Order: sequence, then structure tokens, then C-alpha cells
Amino acid sequence: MEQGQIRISHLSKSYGDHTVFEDFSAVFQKGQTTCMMAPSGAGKTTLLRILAGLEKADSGQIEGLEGLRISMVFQEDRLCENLSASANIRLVRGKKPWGRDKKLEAKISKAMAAVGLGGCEDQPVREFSGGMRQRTALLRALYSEWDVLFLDEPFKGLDEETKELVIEYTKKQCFGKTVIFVTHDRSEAGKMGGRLFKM
Ligand SMILES: Nc1ncnc2c1ncn2[C@@H]1O[C@H](COP(=O)(O)OP(=O)(O)OP(=O)(O)O)[C@@H](O)[C@H]1O
Repeated sequence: MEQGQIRISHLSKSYGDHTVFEDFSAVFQKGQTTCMMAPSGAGKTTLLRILAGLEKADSGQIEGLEGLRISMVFQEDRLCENLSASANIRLVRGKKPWGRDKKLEAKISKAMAAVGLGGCEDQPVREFSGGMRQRTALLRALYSEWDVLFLDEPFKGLDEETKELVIEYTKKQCFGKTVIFVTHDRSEAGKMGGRLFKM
């Protein structure tokens, strides 16, 4: 296998009688963003879950992810309701939610301000709107220590102005890194840049 690639070979996955994909092969370059586009139900989330090791394929092979640290933004935010936004993000750095780390907190505040969440650091996420939660989940994924990042429609439902801000920030954080970004939205794909892959 060539260095610097994630290689998917002859992957098949069914749920009962329903075949999600069969004999699917693809190559993703490391150190780049790949925007993966496909219609709803094509199996994008299933593929990301298999790549992340959360689900097993029925057959096929995945090479190039061995030993790499994976981070992921799910379609659901999966936040800890009673923790503040900042504590949710700190958790993935192995920090206790109630502990204080001034340097990290300053970094988190800066990141939150960059995505339009300035001043909300200490607010419990149960008080957040859907869009605020979504951005917190995105920052949490970006702030974990990762080699490969999977983004499953992370900008869906954000208003256009916020989306611009968040894509700009995400793009900066992902520059030169291995990212697989799933979206239906051609304009989001265009704004994130990178290679377009149609599933
Ligand atoms: N746990 C499951 N059990 C049974 N069927 C499933 C399961 N997960 C996914 N599916 C089915 O597999 C197909 C692919 O689902 P998946 O969520 O991967 O698609 P997707 O391309 O990500 O769709 P969307 O863009 O709408 O999120 C769908 O038909 C879905 O109903």
C-alpha cells in the first residue's frame, strides 16, 4: 500500500436484507480534507462508523488507520447535559470537568468566540440552542488530540452567517490534516475545500 493513504477495499455492509453498500472501494489521501457527498441513505454515516471502529463491515478491508487517533463529530451532539460548554470540551483532553486549567480555558474561550459562542463558556449546555450545541460538539472534536477527523454533517442547520464563520474556523483547524467530511451540501463542500469524493 502506498504511504499516506487510507485505503478501503471491497467493503460490504448489510442490515438484514438491506444492503447498504457492496464491494465498495475508495482511497483517501492523508494530510488532506476529503468532502464525501452522496444522497441521503447512501451509507455515509455507516461508512464513517465502520472507519471509526464503531461498527463492523461484513467483508472487505481498511488499511492506513492502524494506530491513528480518531476524532468524530456525530450527527447528534452527544454532549453532557449538565456540564458547561467549556467542561464538555475539556473532558476530551482528559481534564476533570471541575478542574481549572487557565491556559486551556483561554484557548477554549478563543475558539468559542471564533464560532460565535463568546461568553457562553460557563453555561450548561442543556440551556443551549441546537446550533450552539452543534458548535460545542464540533469544538470538542477539534480539541481532542487526533490524527484523523470524521465530520458527519457538522454544519447542518446553522444559519448562513454562522455557517460561514464555523466553516472558516474548521477549515483553519483542519489544514494539512486528515479529514473526511460528509455533507449533502455542495456549497459547504466548496467552502471547506479539499478533494470532492462522490460516493
Ligand atoms: N443500525 C441500523 N440498523 C438497520 N438499518 C440501518 C442501521 N443504520 C443504518 N441503517 C440503514 O442503512 C442505510 C444507510 O444509512 P446511513 O445513515 O449510513 O446513510 P447516510 O448516507 O449517512 O444518510 P443521511 O445522509 O440521511 O444521514 C439506510 O437505509 C438506513 O436505514
